[in-house]
Amino acid sequence: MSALKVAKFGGTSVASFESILQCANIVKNDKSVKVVVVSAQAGITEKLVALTRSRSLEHISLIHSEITQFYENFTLPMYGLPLQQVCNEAISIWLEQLARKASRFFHTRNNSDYHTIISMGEIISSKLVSMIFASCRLQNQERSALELISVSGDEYDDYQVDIALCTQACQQQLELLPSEQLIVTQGFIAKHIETDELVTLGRGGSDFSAAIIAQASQATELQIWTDVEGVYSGDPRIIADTFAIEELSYRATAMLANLGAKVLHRKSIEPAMQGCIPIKVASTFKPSGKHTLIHNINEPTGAYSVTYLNNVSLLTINQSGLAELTRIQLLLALITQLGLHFQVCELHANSIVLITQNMDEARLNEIDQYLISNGFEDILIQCEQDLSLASIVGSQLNQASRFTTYVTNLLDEHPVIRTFGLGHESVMSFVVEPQHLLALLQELHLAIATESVTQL
Ligand SMILES: Nc1ncnc2c1ncn2[C@@H]1O[C@H](COP(=O)(O)OP(=O)(O)O)[C@@H](O)[C@H]1O
Ligand SMILES: N[C@@H](CC(=O)OP(=O)(O)O)C(=O)O
Repeated sequence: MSALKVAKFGGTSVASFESILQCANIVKNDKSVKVVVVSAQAGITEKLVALTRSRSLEHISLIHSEITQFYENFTLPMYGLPLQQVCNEAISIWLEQLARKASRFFHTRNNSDYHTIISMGEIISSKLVSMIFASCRLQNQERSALELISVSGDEYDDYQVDIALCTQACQQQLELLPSEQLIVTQGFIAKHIETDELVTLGRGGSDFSAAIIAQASQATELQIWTDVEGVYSGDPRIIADTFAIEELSYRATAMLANLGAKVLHRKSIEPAMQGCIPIKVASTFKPSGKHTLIHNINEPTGAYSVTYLNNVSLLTINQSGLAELTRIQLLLALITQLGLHFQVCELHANSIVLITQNMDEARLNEIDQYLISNGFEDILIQCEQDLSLASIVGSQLNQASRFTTYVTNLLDEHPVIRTFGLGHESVMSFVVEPQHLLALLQELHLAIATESVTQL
């Protein structure tokens, strides 16, 4: 089988003309890259979301001017090149469309317009990347993600990828592609099979798009090009002395992503794992520096990385009689039906304790009513909100007794509200008030980085 690689460039990698030239160099140096998936320019999706939340037309116009300013600065370094004019033309058509769509959405609040607006960053980004690549003699064809990725289901968290349709579409496009060319497409965007409308795959969802396309194209590698040299032992923005991890298993990476490591979208691991496609995470700005390779490996024993999540809720669902297996199974099935995504779950004789995000009074009420109407009349739900969750992810942590003792002692020094999984094989999690998170993360990371502690 000949090599076929899918390369995804994140928001920071496509943020400026200069950085897109770096992306072009990376692709030029690897002839097996046949599909390039791009995110919106860093910060743009945030502004588009803000547009949809605006309460006045004046505010919409203010945000629109900020976006206009961003793209004026974007094309400035192209001064003197014919490329500047074509890019400016594309940008000005796009800005007009954006203004029209934003003002229509202000009046209609239509859900489909919402998705169209927040996806517009990827629309202009893929155009600009395609044009800049072409100016570097990197022959390419821009393709709409709507032609490549199809999903079904209700909410973005529940969207089911129709991999058979995606496979048909991707392989057809690749068969038609002249050998010296490549495809440039948007991340974050998919077509809904039932409505034929554009939907978005959740914040950070371009990684997921790239993984779907890699699986559908039977790629030999998925490359995630970002602003760090791989998956690190902790978030390098807030923790000192973090380091890139050379190799990770799919399983450990999925846990890391689910528990907050922002470098990869939590849903992006499964398509790659199903297709046995290695994922390379590397820096656009240091392409021959370090990187992380995620593939099928025997996991080394030890702690790999610390992660964190903010705005989590600690949910305790009390009900007598949960000791019966069938009752627990039913309750868990109902929770799944509700689409309640949780990061941590602990079962007790009369309660289930969960860590979840995006909880508010309305959602809590909905859960309460649903469980009551499905046979759990005397249920009692307690919810503590606005908390933070720090976690350690590794393998066979339960055998690393020195490490577990070290962490247990360390916890005495920190006001931890609740601990999950001390002595667990691969994850330990700690709930704290947000103001205590950073100090705890620093110390947990120190434990990971200190060899004498991590030895068995
Ligand atoms: N464990 C981790 N390893 C590497 N980066 C991490 C980790 N946790 C959080 N990050 C953050 O993730 C960022 C990369 O993700 P993101 O901002 O979504 O990039 P992109 O714009 O390329 O998609 C890094 O700049 C880093 O600050
Ligand atoms: N632009 C989208 C999708 C995305 O994946 O972005 P990034 O690759 O920059 O995280 C977002 O900001 O959510």
